[in-house]
Amino acid sequence: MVTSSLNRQASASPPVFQTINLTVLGSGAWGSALAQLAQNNQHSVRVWSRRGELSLEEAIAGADVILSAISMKGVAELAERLKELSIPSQSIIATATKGLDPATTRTPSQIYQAAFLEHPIAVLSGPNLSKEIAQGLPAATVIASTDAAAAETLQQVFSSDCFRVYTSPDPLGAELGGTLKNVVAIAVGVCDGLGLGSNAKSALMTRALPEIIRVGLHMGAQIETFYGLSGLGDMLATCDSTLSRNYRVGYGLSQGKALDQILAELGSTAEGVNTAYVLMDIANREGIPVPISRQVHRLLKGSITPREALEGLMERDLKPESCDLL
Ligand SMILES: NC(=O)C1=CN([C@@H]2O[C@H](COP(=O)(O)OP(=O)(O)OC[C@H]3O[C@@H](n4cnc5c(N)ncnc54)[C@H](O)[C@@H]3O)[C@@H](O)[C@H]2O)C=CC1
Ligand SMILES: O=C(CO)COP(=O)(O)O
Repeated sequence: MVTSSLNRQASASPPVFQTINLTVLGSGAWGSALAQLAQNNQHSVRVWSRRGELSLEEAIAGADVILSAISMKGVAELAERLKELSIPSQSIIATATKGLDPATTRTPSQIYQAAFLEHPIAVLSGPNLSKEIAQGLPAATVIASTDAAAAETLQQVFSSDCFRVYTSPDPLGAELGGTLKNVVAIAVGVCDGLGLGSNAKSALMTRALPEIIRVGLHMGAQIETFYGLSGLGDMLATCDSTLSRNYRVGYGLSQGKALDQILAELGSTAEGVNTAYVLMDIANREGIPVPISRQVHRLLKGSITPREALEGLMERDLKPESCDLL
């Protein structure tokens, strides 16, 4: 079991890295890519999946780090199941899920923190389209934790010459940046699908950033996190790629396809759909203006067309650009 992040020698010497026992929960696109990165670094990796042969108890036995990379819809239940197992308090619980819990509006790290009060909790989030990472293309990410040693442990688990890992002390900001941009990616998919051009796309993304920051600050995140890899960085990657499932949801809607059909064709997780609903619960409850996400939510509900969503944004009251972030 690791008790400190890096086993450092005297200050002039390079750090000596330990082999970590990592359990990845979830064998979908992201869980598999992350497991491969750690395996490439010679760490000992076990992957659990709900339909796999290993029981959850077997999978986490002896793990220094337990990394949850499942879809949001399973996180609360998985946290409850993990809580029933005796996990040593020095084991790090990490999450790579980008979503919000419909029942509680909590983020995954908030769910895990509530279930594991004594454990270090970390978030992995960044511009990380799994297909590119699985191909070994260069990428960077953020590991965020209020426990700096835990963040450094995960940094050494995943860092390589094609995957650059930064640490951050703001797990909530890192997680919310990655989560809320999925709703923006749906909007940008619509924008591209309607052929509205680069000016419109740039305006949409730029105006979406203060919207995300407003929600993030309200929930207690740090503003600078949203200008980094897990905020602006992830928004740019996701909104600029047809690999993004959320972008493809928006694109499909713009072509007049039904949401159910789009999701069935995707065959994998597009968290932005659920996130749009939960975000509206938060925004309505707390009185936070989120005009772009609101239009995406209306579109997903089927109450407006893609064209009407755009018109709704263009017809808003005129105002100075430097508007309130709080
Ligand atoms: N694929 C990507 O490029 C990235 C994905 N993510 C996030 O990672 C999470 C997982 O995404 P993917 O692996 O791409 O999705 P996926 O659809 O490929 O896999 C989802 C995984 O979650 C598991 N799962 C679903 N419901 C479950 C439940 N109720 N209980 C236990 N396990 C359950 C599935 O069995 C599967 O292993 C999502 O929150 C996504 O936003 C984050 C960064 C990159
Ligand atoms: O979060 C992602 C990239 O960082 C993955 O985006 P999608 O879930 O839209 O495919």
